[in-house]
Amino acid sequence: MNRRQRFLAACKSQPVDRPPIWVMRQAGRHLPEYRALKEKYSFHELVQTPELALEVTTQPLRRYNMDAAILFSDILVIPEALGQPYHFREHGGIEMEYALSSRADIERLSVDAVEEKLAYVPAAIKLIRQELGQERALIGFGGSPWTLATYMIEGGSSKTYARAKQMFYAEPELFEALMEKITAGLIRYFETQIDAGVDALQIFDSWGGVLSPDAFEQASTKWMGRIVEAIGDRVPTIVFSKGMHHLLDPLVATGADVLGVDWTARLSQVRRALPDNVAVQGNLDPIILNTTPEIVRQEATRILDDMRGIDGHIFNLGHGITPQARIECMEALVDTVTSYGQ
Ligand SMILES: Cc1c2[nH]c(c1CCC(=O)O)Cc1[nH]c(c(CCC(=O)O)c1C)Cc1[nH]c(c(CCC(=O)O)c1C)Cc1[nH]c(c(C)c1CCC(=O)O)C2
Repeated sequence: MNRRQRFLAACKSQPVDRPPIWVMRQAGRHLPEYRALKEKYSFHELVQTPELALEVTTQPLRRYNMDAAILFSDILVIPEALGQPYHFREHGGIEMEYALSSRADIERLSVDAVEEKLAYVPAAIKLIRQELGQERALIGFGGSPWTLATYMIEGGSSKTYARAKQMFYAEPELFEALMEKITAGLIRYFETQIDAGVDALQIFDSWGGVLSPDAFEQASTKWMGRIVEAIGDRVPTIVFSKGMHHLLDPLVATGADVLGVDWTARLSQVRRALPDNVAVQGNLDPIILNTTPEIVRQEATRILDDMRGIDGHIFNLGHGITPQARIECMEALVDTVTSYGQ
C-alpha cells in the first residue's frame, strides 16, 4: 500500500496499516523556505503562477514524510472569480474590496467566468500531479458557501459575523440568491479540480461553528450537501466544519466521506457515533506544535491509541497549523504517526 492508496482507503473507511497523515495549512508561514519565497513574490503571485504554486505545495513534502499534498491556493479565489477581489490587512486578516449588501451587489456577481479566471488552478494541479506521480495523494479544496459568504457580506475577516447572520435571518431571499451563486461557482471550480487530477476534495467550513443548530443546517450544511451531491463518487469528499462535532446529523446528511473534527472532541467518540462508512480527520490541537517534540509525541500518541483498531481515521490537526509551529515538532508528529504500530 503506497501513501496515496493508504489515504484513499482511509477516506473510504477501509482498513489501513496506519492512519495516513497530512496537516491543514501544511504549506505556508511556518516554513523558512516559504517565507523566503514571500520576500520575492506576493501571495497572489504564488497562488496564480502554476510553477510557484507547485513549489509551495511540495515544500512541506520535501521536509516531512506526509501521505498527501494539498494544493496551494486560498478559499478566497472564488469570491475573487465571482467579482469581489481580496487583500490582506496590514496587521493580519482579510479585506475584501467591498462588502456585499444589496441585491444589485449580488446580481453583479457572475459565475460565468469561474473556469477562465481560475485557469491557473488546473494548470497548477497538473504540474503537481506530474511531480507526485501516483505515490502521494493530492487534495484540492474550496471554502464552504457559508464561510465564503461571511467574508463577502462582512467585507473581510469578522469577529461577530453580525452582517452575515443578519442577512441570513432578515433577508432570506437575498441570502439564498447569494448562496445559489457561490454554490454554483464552487461546483464548477471543484469539477475543474477533479478533471485536472485531484484525488479528493476538502470543503473548509471554518466558520460553521458560529451558527445555531437550525441556522447551521439552513446556512451551511444544506449547501455543502448540494456540492457533495454534484461531486458524486468521482472523488472522496472531506467536510471540515470547525466546532460542529455536536451536530453530526446534518454533517452526515451532507454525504461527505470524511468529517474533519477539531481538538475539543474525543475522536473515537465522534467516530463511534458516525455511520461505519463516514471517516474522521483530526484532531491534534495546532498549538501543541509550538511546544516541544516530546509533548507532540505524547499528545499524538494519545490520539493514535484512542483510535487504535478503528477504521476510517486520517491524522491531521484540529485546525490549521500556525506560523509559530516549530519544524522539530512537525518532524516529531509525522514520525510518531508514520511509525505507529511498527
Ligand atoms: C479561512 C480560510 C482562508 N483560507 C483558507 C481558509 C480555511 C482554512 C482555515 O480555516 O484555516 C484555506 C487555505 N489557505 C491557504 C491554504 C493552502 C493549502 C494548505 O497548505 O493547507 C488553504 C487550504 C494558504 C494561505 N492563505 C493565507 C496564507 C498566509 C499568507 C501569507 O503568506 O502571509 C496562506 C499560506 C492567507 C489567508 N487566507 C485566509 C486567511 C484567514 C488568511 C490569513 C490572513 C492573515 O491573517 O494573515 C482565508
